[in-house]
Amino acid sequence: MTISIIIVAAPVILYFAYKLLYGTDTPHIKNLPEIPGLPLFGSLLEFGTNHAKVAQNLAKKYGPVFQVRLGNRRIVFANSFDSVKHLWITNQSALISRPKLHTFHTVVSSSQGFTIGTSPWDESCKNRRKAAATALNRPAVQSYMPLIDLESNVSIKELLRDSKGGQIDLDPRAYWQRYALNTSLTLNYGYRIDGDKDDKLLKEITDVERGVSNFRSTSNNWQDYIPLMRLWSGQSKEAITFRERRDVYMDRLLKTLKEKIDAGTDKPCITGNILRDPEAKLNEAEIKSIGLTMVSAGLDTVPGNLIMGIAYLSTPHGQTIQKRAYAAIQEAYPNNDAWHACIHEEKIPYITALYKEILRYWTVIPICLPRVSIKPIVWENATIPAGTTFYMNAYAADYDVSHFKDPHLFDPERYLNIPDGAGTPHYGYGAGSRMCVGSHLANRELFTAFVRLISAFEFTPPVDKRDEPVMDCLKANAIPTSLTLEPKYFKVGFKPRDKTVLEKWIRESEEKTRSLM
Ligand code: HEM
Repeated sequence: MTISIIIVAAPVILYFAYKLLYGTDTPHIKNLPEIPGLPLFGSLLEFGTNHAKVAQNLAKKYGPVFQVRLGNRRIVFANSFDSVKHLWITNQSALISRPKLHTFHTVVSSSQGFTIGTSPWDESCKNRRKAAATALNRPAVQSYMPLIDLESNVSIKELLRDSKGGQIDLDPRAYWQRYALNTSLTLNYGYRIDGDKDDKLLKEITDVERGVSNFRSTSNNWQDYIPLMRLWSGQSKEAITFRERRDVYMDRLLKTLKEKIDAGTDKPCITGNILRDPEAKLNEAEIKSIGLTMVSAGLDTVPGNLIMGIAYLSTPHGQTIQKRAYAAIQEAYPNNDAWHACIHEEKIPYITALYKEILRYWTVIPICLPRVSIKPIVWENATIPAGTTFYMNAYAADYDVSHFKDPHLFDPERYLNIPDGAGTPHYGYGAGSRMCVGSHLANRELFTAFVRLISAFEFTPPVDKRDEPVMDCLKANAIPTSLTLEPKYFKVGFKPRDKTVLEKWIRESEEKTRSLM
């Protein structure tokens, strides 16, 4: 009797043990190189906290596209410029969905819903993406430029004040976090934080969004890959705390806007337009999702690029680039009116090239937001089935030697004299059907900030060597497991080029934007 039970039970136990140790959400893909992994963990230990670097190195042995088992999830990694182009752009109608991940989708997002960037593709996602894309298209962004005038002016005024006219080195991070956050808050809720860079709400939102970003990363949440770990994971408790803190300000922003609409005192804004529009097909949950997207999407990314761009310009090599950039501004605007002109137009090719190079060199989302395919995709001899999860190693693609000459060199010149229609300049904004919707807005935020900063100041290396910035895209990240680059502490000198002229520009911008305060 006992022997017969064992004979029957053994294969079942072996089957479940095998499933537990080696099973994956999608089956092995034929004819696609696979990274060998351990039972249960797959390659999680090998990938560690630095997925971008490890995958970049593995691609040298296994080729630009490989499959890897992370816990029980099978992932297809793309690591070169051309492979990303093939999978994300040529096959964009197939690579249009996003995966659901345990920590982010079940724990963090149960109250405010998913952002657009974390939503699987369905009718609701399509409607939200369309609403955001309309609110962020070129003509719409041009109409928001007075806000960018206001916010860049406020930050530069404070840099001038706090550096005591260039005598004290400053940590630039909070000034530019507020720049990005206030732009998003005003656009979406008609509300801005009018405190300085130490404002409590600014600190709360940046702290919480930084924490949440960690729960979205590919390397921080092992319980997303190993379901067993969900039984005792302390991560879930931490995620709940962040969710509760996030609910407080997100609910407050929406409630305040609704009260102002009822009282007739609201300022024009995206959520206000949707709430007032009887034709709008978006429900309360979808409106919340758009709000969350607006608050979080620009907060991690715009400042990361701006801050690390300033850091680079302060280095010895950056001094040469600053001189070239300043000369380009003077050449385009010999009457010294770039400060105001940059609000109306983007006509300084070197500054456009500078921010493109910043977006490439400081690829702030090194492993781009994950995708799921909805149709089969062919890569060389492999047919990758629908339902497969894809990770774009945007860092490796942006540093691909077969596409970029000297990718480790910071060189804006690479983006000068590029013919129209030359294709994607970099993967800082991702690519294809779910590419960043906010790229026009972000480009204008970066262009304006750099024209004004470079017109206003010379950036100098910090006096104390311990305050020097780290100049490597991955090593500069204070939280390596975060989804986005979180710049490490550093300081820079902000020496006004001409204090009298700068103060005049600041006064003029204050005058123009007074009604927005
Ligand atoms: C320099 C600043 C920014 C960078 C580097 C950036 C980068 C990215 C990246 C890499 C993606 C994923 C794209 C993909 O899967 O291919 C993304 C998605 C997205 N971004 Fe941005 N972003 C920036 C600013 C913004 C801003 C300011 C907004 C809006 C206010 C925004 C809104 C979005 C949205 C809505 C998505 C999701 C698109 C979708 O899933 O369909 N982004 N962004």
